[in-house]
Order: sequence, then structure tokens, then C-alpha cells
Amino acid sequence: MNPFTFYNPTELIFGKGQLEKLDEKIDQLGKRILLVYGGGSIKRSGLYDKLQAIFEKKGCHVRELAGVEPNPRLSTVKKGISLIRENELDWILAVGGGSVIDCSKAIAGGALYDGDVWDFYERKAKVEKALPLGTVLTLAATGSEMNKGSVITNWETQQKHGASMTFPTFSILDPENTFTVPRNQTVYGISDTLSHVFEQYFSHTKEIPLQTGFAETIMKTVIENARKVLQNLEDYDARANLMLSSTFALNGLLATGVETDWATHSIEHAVSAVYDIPHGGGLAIIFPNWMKYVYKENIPRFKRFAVEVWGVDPAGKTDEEIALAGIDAVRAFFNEIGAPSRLADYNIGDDKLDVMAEKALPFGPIGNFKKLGKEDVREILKMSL
Ligand SMILES: NC(=O)c1ccc[n+]([C@@H]2O[C@H](COP(=O)([O-])OP(=O)(O)OC[C@H]3O[C@@H](n4cnc5c(N)ncnc54)[C@H](O)[C@@H]3O)[C@@H](O)[C@H]2O)c1
Repeated sequence: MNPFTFYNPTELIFGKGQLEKLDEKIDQLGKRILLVYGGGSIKRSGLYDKLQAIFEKKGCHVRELAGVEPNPRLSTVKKGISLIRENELDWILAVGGGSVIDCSKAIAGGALYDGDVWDFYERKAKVEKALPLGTVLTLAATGSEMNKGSVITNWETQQKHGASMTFPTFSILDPENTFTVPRNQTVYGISDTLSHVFEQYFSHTKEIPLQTGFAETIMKTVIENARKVLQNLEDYDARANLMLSSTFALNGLLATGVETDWATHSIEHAVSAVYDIPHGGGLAIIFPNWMKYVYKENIPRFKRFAVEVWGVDPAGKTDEEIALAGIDAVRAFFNEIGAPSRLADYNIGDDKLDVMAEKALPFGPIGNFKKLGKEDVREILKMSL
């Protein structure tokens, strides 16, 4: 196991009806709030009205940044920073999925920074201070509600970069707020959560039984509850288990003492920077191909994955056959839940393979399980066409 520091200050408030805890958070953080949300699903679900009632009761002064895009854009972040500065707001309340939360993290860091907020995403600056940020999660996928990552797209330059911004001060997770997530977004959330675990599970770090067990339990929980939720989108227990799994898949726990990979995320960011496709959809396409490209680096790890997570029967098979059966099981599962399997599903052909391969490596080779250069990325993208 590698040396590590585990730090996660986000207060997690989980369960039915927990929005009521917002009252005490307003008492702690202040009444001048920037409310950030997306395309209006919170108005259709009634969550917006519940928030307004709380704001009114507490006498809050609220400004709104609405319409945050999936794959949030730098231009939207800048609008939020202006709203904070012009109105001298105390803190930010992000109500939505990963896009709304990531955008809010960028605003939280950017509002207290003199330079261009994009500096953080180009690794030219590090966040030293940020405004407090609270979240009300409405979509289980990214783990952004309990980590400091933020992914922003600069649409002018077609770059999608992640940065280490700020942890939410608190996050309210009521599984009922995810009942209205449509089937396709639910599927993307499932593939995103599994992909986060894959990025941390496929590692050469030795003697990590606890981290391995945590990761396998999350993957098995997601697989089991994905099948349940797709039978009934309002299955509370299935939604709750998926929500907690997605939060714990990317809150630092699985990465403790482990060398992680993250090449597939870089490749997907390059694809969605050029084609603006859903993150979880892109990952479902690319991940099994990454696995096929790299599995020989550590066949025992892939063998374990096949047997423990996917229930592959090892009898009569070589280790390599078992490993490959596990990868086939990943693809079969994504097909079963209706995730896309080829870039062609998004009408993406081979004309921009080089552009995407270039964009996947803005800071040099990617990945640790197998270091990937531009030619490797091109090959994985070609396998994904
Ligand atoms: N910060 C991180 O750690 C991290 C990790 C992975 C991905 N990301 C980034 O997060 C973004 C994706 O976030 P996401 O997968 O959570 O999706 P999202 O936030 O982009 O939302 C997807 C769609 O679902 C809708 N939606 C959200 N909640 C809903 C609800 N309750 N009912 C109906 N519709 C609802 C949104 O309006 C949107 O149209 C990408 O930009 C990705 O790169 C961030």
C-alpha cells in the first residue's frame, strides 16, 4: 500500500425529507445566496418551490444562475462569478447533478481569484480560497457532491478539463430527488459510477484487500440496484443504494493508498469536448475497449474482477480466458441496461480521431495501469468507433 493522506470535510446529509436541514445551513452560512441549477427539472419536480418556501421563511436574498448545461461551460461559470461579485453573495447553493455542482465549484473558486478562472483548469494556478458551497443532489453519478473535482468545458477552444477546486461544505442527498431522472440519464449515472470504480480498481498496487473489497462491493451494489431501478424508476431503496454508491465511488475512499488510472476519463473528456456527448454514455463505450487494450498488464487483477464482480465461472478456462470473459461481461451489462456501445451511436465517425487523441493528452501521457501515448489513445478510439 502507498502512503496517503485522506481528507474529506463534506458533511453528508442523507435520506428522505432531509431538505429541512437547509434551515440550519442558512443560519451558519448566511442569507445572501447564489442558487445554481440546470435546465428546469427542479421546477418540474417541485424541488424549486420547496426551496423558495425555505428562502422566504428565512428571509434570504437569492440570485439565480439557471440553465447550467450538461458538460458545463466556462461562459456560464463566468456569469456566476459576475453575479456573486455584483451582489456580494455569501455562498452558493448548487441544486442538480454533476454539471451544476462542478459549475458551482468553479464559481466558488473563481469568485475569490483575481485572474481568469480557466487558469485553474490549465494548471496555471491552484485554488487557495473559495466561497462556501452547499449542494442538493438530484442525480446519482459523479460523486461531485463529496469531492473537490470540477470538470468544465471551454467551448471556444473545445477543451474539457478537470481541476481540483473545492469540497462542498455540505451535501443533501435525498434519493427521492432522483425519482424524476429519466431512464437514459439513470443509465449514464450507472455507467459513470462503475467507471469511477474501474479507474481506481485497476491498479498494480499490491496488498490492498480493504480497498479492493470496498470497490468490489460498490460495483456489485451498483449492478444489482441498476437492474432494480430500471424496472421501477421510483424504487426508493434502489435509488438510495445507487446514490450512496456513486458518492462513495469518488470521495477519496477507494483511492487511499492506491495508484489509480484515469486514462479513460481523459479520453472521454476529449470526445465530449469535440462532440458534447453525455459523459456516462462516452464512458460506457470506451471503458470495455480500454480494458481489452490493457488487460495483459495485470491478468490476475482482471481475473479477480471477472470472478468476484461478474461471477464468471473459472472452471476449464485459462487465466486469460477468465479475464476476457470478465470484459465481455462488462459490455454485456452495458448492453443490457441500454447504454451506448459504439461512438457511431452518437454519429461519431473516424474523421476527428487525431484531434480527439491530441486533446486526450494535454499534459503528457495518461494512465498508470498502462501509460498511454497519443497512438494508444487513437487505437482505443478506433476500437470504439
Ligand atoms: N466532479 C467530479 O468528480 C466529476 C466526476 C465525473 C463527471 N463529472 C462531470 O459531471 C458532468 C455530468 O454530470 P451528471 O452525470 O451528474 O449529469 P448532469 O448534471 O449533466 O445532468 C444530466 C441531465 O440530467 C438532468 N437532471 C438532473 N437531475 C435531474 C432530475 N432529478 N430529474 C430530471 N432530470 C434531471 C439535467 O438537467 C441534465 O439535463 C460532466 O460534465 C462530467 O464530466 C464530474
